[in-house]
Amino acid sequence: MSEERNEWCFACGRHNPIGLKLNFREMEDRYVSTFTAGPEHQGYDGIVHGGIVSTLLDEITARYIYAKGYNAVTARLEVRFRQPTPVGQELTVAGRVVGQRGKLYEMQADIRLPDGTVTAEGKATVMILED
Ligand SMILES: CC(C)(COP(=O)(O)OP(=O)(O)OC[C@H]1O[C@@H](n2cnc3c(N)ncnc32)[C@H](O)[C@@H]1OP(=O)(O)O)[C@@H](O)C(=O)NCCC(=O)NCCS
Ligand SMILES: CCCCCCCCCCCC(=O)O
Repeated sequence: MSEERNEWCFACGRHNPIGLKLNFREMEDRYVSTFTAGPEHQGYDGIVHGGIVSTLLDEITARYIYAKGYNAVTARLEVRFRQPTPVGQELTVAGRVVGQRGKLYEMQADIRLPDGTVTAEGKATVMILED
């Protein structure tokens, strides 16, 4: 799948001027990205907006399957907001495959602070589309 496509992706596209411009790496069985939110990403003062938290979890899971060479979309996403996710600290976002049934991948993801505290967890179902 061409890396030139989808460059306006809000989470990872290079061309989106208001996007998060995430980068990714695979570490053993996990797909990982880091992101430091700014005030433009907050809801309440100092707290990352829940929609952005959800975006991070959504992206790390769906894009992992995309990175494996599939055309895939998020079919379901459940977010557990464990505690407020702060602006201005480096967040580590990680996702992994926990199950597969046919074209459905069950994924788990979390967001951690530098000290390892988990602020949010996601459970996603990612579906591979037919070409
Ligand atoms: C996800 C999507 C492709 C599923 O389409 P669909 O028409 O329901 O899928 P299919 O008809 O191919 O269904 C395939 C199977 O997967 C199942 N399925 C679909 N979504 C599911 C989910 N979230 N969890 C579990 N199973 C699911 C269906 O029940 C079906 O099983 P069955 O035929 O045995 O009952 C479609 O709903 C979609 O495009 N949604 C939008 C995706 C999106 O925009 N995501 C955000 C951007 S990536
Ligand atoms: C430059 C390559 C861009 C690839 C984009 C893959 C996007 C997959 C994740 C989409 C998640 C979503 O839209 O909810």
